[in-house]
Amino acid sequence: MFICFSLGLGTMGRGIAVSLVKAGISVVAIETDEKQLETGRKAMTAMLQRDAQRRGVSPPLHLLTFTLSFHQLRDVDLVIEAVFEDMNLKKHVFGDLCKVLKQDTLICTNTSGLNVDELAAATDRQHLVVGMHFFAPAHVMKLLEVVYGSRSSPEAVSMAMAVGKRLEKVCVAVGNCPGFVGNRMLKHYLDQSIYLLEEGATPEQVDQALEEFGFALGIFKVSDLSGLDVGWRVRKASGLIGPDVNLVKPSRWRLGRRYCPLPDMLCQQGRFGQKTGRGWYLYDSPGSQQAKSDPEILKFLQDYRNKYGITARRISSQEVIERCAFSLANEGFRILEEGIAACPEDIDVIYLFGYGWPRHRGGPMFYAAQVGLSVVLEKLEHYHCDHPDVPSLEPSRLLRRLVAEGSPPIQQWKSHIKNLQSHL
Ligand SMILES: CCCCCCCC(=O)CC(=O)SCCNC(=O)CCNC(=O)[C@H](O)C(C)(C)COP(=O)(O)OP(=O)(O)OC[C@H]1O[C@@H](n2cnc3c(N)ncnc32)[C@H](O)[C@@H]1OP(=O)(O)O
Ligand SMILES: NC(=O)C1=CN([C@@H]2O[C@H](COP(=O)(O)OP(=O)(O)OC[C@H]3O[C@@H](n4cnc5c(N)ncnc54)[C@H](O)[C@@H]3O)[C@@H](O)[C@H]2O)C=CC1
Repeated sequence: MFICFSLGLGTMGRGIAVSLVKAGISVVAIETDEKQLETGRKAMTAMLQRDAQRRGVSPPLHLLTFTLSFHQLRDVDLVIEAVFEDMNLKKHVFGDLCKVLKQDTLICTNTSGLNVDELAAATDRQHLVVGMHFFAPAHVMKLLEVVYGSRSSPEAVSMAMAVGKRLEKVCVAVGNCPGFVGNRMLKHYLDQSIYLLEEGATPEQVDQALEEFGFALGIFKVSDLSGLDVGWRVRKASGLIGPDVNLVKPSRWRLGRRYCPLPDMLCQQGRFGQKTGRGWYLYDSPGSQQAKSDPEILKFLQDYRNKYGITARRISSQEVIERCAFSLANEGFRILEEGIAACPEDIDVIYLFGYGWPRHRGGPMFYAAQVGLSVVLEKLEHYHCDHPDVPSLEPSRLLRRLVAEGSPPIQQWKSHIKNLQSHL
């Protein structure tokens, strides 16, 4: 028998548990209090019932157990942790788990970008700690990034890959670094979209350009789906916001580079996205998925620009796509050079199956190759010149080298990397 323990039943935990149950795996689901447990239980039951109805079968609710205590942990083969994105909380939880778990239980974290090695160090079994990074909505998105910590054993990684396969996920092994592959790239894409708002765009305009390009959802809708509070926690922990920064009059530069406080300001208003019924868009009720334009956001953006003396300019769809897609690919080249991803094709798979990247454009690295590496380089140089305080727009070393060496086909990129040290 295979039993999994799912810790935290928020946006991610409930989708992960549903994926496990649908694959015939018994799940013990845990939360912090009765209210959270009940909310998670209702959401998961509804998901399983919808799925069963579509397939004309009965929902496998018997495979689910809900609890507030760790006492059922002894028989568990695998733990998947999906509590808040908070290093101290996760370390604490891992320490507590080790007091009860069997010696050979695999401990997986669904962290979206924290250091898997640091988390592993809080346990008595570093070789059995692996990142299992699911994507929202976790019962729908096909991707699973399996994060290979520096002390994760090959057996533990292959076990996580095998579980992913059983869940019918597309599994990609990635190295451990902040944000791994997908979110490390996403950060730059998200930054560009938010700068575009500062400069004069609206969330609707950016999302429309991205959706016309072929993304399943624009980035602001995705942010609302994932929850704006996730990134807020990370920024607080990394010193970008907090007691040392004046939040009454937020500055547009932090730690020596451009910083846009708009997402923090939304979170301060309790606008966390779908989960609170308000984010970049408005929703009929918390948990609803239908995004509607919110006139308050337009006023919020205009007040912000007035405060900083920014004159809104017209931004073309072409600029939206170039700044978003090329900053994504640019970081992809850095990831390749550092040996965090095995190959450009893996990066493309991550974006196709994890982030709703347009299939017909073949993933960000393939797209960069199609557009032409010299064109991508030229555009990045142009945008970096316009925004010298955004280091991520500076063309990566590998992109420059590939262009200098005649833009070889994507299959040959790796052979142009000097002293490649794989993190896999
Ligand atoms: C971002 C900054 C914050 C960073 C925080 C950490 C983030 C991470 O660590 C990594 C992430 O997860 S980032 C988010 C990645 N996810 C995406 O980019 C989603 C892209 N969207 C899609 O692929 C499709 O729109 C999607 C597949 C969602 C829906 O496609 P369709 O419209 O074809 O789907 P349907 O067939 O109508 O429904 C299938 C199931 O999906 C549910 N759904 C649909 N639209 C949704 C939406 N807008 N929000 C939430 N759920 C949604 C729908 O309810 C249905 O569910 P079930 O009935 O239970 O199967
Ligand atoms: N939201 C997203 O799109 C994604 C989030 N992640 C990661 O997944 C993790 C969870 O994120 P979300 O589900 O978005 O957060 P969330 O805030 O929606 O849910 C977190 C849940 O954990 C529960 N919790 C907190 N402490 C707990 C404890 N000690 N024991 C049991 N439950 C506890 C909370 O009550 C809450 O229900 C984070 O590490 C996040 O970075 C990963 C991929 C995507």
